[in-house]
Amino acid sequence: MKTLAPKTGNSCFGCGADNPLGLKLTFHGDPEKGTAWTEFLPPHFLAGGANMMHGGFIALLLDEVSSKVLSMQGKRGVTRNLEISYQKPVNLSGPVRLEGSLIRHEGRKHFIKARILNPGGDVLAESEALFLVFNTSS
Ligand SMILES: CCCCCCCC/C=C\CCCCCCCC(=O)SCCNC(=O)CCNC(=O)[C@H](O)C(C)(C)COP(=O)(O)OP(=O)(O)OC[C@H]1O[C@@H](n2cnc3c(N)ncnc32)[C@H](O)[C@@H]1OP(=O)(O)O
Repeated sequence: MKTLAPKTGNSCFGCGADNPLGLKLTFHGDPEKGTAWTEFLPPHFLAGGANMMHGGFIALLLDEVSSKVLSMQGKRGVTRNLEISYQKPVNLSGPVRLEGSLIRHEGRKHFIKARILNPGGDVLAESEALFLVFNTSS
């Protein structure tokens, strides 16, 4: 088990310590299994309408936890594709759980799935992403 906490000098909206508007998320995960997760209470400025999270922010959260699957393994890469399935509204009045896991990789191409769950374990949104990693030789 590994934990990645927000760092000074990082202005990432999702996980940096130095973005005044950012979420400052701390992630946990298992580098060997290729997993990452976090839980947090979404702030209301992520709203779309009717106390539901904006779909663009849902994409951001799925992208973020997917990228952390790689960070846990010491890999650096960027999103090439992100396909999202919005299944149920992400309600802003309770905590959410983000989970990501590596499906497989072929050299620099890393395929990662992610999801957002409510405290009852319902899957609210799911994604499958392709990340291109810069610092891998295998
Ligand atoms: C947010 C700032 C990030 C800054 C990063 C600085 C470095 C720091 C590193 C780590 C920090 C982590 C930060 C994470 C933050 C969360 C993650 C994000 O939000 S990242 C931002 C959004 N993403 C982009 O802005 C990428 C924009 N795209 C690109 O720059 C290029 O497309 C790039 C470098 C990713 C690849 O470019 P090509 O020219 O090398 O390759 P091509 O033609 O795009 O294709 C790559 C491979 O993917 C396959 N491919 C494409 N679509 C596919 C699909 N649907 N299924 C399977 N394969 C597919 C293709 O066939 C190709 O394969 P074949 O190499 O030929 O074997």
